[in-house]
Amino acid sequence: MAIRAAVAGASGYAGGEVLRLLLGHPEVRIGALTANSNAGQRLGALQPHLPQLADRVLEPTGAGTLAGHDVVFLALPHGQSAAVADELGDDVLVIDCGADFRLKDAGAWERFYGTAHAGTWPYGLPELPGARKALGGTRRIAVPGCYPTAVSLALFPAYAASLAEPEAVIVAASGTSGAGKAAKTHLLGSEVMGSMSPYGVGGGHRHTPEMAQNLSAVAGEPVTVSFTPTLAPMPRGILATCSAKARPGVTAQGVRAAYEKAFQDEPFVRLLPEGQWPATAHVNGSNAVNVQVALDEAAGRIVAVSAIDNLTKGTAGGAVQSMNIALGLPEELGLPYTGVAP
Ligand SMILES: NC(=O)C1=CN([C@@H]2O[C@H](COP(=O)(O)OP(=O)(O)OC[C@H]3O[C@@H](n4cnc5c(N)ncnc54)[C@H](OP(=O)(O)O)[C@@H]3O)[C@@H](O)[C@H]2O)C=CC1
Ligand SMILES: CC(=O)N[C@@H](CCC(=O)OP(=O)(O)O)C(=O)O
Repeated sequence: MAIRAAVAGASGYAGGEVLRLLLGHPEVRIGALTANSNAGQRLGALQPHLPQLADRVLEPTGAGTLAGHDVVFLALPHGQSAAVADELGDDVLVIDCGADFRLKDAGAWERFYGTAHAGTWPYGLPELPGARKALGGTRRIAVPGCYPTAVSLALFPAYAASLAEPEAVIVAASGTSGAGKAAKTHLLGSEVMGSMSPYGVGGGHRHTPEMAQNLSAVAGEPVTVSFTPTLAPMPRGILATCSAKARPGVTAQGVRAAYEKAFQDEPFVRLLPEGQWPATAHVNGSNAVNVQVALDEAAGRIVAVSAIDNLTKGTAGGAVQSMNIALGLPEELGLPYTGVAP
């Protein structure tokens, strides 16, 4: 019997990508689609790349509309998910693409998001140690942020093998879709095209505690993270360049071996052949994560680079991959691994 899935926030970028992937999922039938200011509109007016759903009309977001489905994807602004999720029973698998249930530390949540902490759900990054076990059979999933997905996958093997000191420095570039559809002055075409710019500099980005949470759990000790995001003139993609001081005695062969071991059975993470480096264009539209690592012997630092599509593995692909695990389906079902380059 088909799995009935509803999508809240279906007019947005994340909701649109969830729908693109669900349309290719053999076990899923798409149920209610909801929005906020665009309720009452035809989906075709807002997501013209989804012609199969063009005549569907968006309903207002509310538990009444979303109940009665097997799975509900929430692709809503931060702070909007808890009220909806609270109204949905444990018979519904709720998958939150927003941040509300990602952090374990309520104090960190309050510092970075400025509201009361809603709680913590199993974390939808299956590749992290222990994550698949927590996702199996769960009825609630917190999908990671797009930057934490790219960064955690680039660095966790170094911490899992105790190769790196507990301080990481990260500079990551994101495509503009990461900021959502709502118009923002700094995202106007004339501001973004032909230019790159940093934002959230100096430890202010809300994904910093999420990265620290993931890396600290793997390292078994607190890892401090210095994170600088940058905006790149492209619609999709994240390139994360991450480094950490190597522990004494670490060799290039040891680093390579640790990464090969961490990713050998991963269906979506590709440790590139030595000498090849990740590029966002190679993973566009794909749930793949391309990773490369090197030891900078002169500086004594491990340097790892990852590329993802922020909307696919960074949001909707990670959500569907986690859904598959929660429902006991094959993990790769309905998910693209090939990209669309150039
Ligand atoms: N873009 C990305 O790369 C990533 C996004 N996410 C997360 O996914 C979520 C959605 O982001 P994104 O799609 O980019 O954002 P968009 O701005 O593109 O879409 C937001 C969606 O939420 C709806 N919405 C807005 N306000 C409300 C409200 N008060 N109540 C109910 N629905 C509302 C909008 O409806 P309407 O159009 O009718 O206003 C729209 O469907 C966010 O939590 C974001 O953090 C996570 C990882 C990456
Ligand atoms: C380019 C850009 O603006 N990106 C977003 C991150 C998008 C994402 O993953 O975020 P959520 O935590 O909102 O789910 C940002 O930096 O705020």
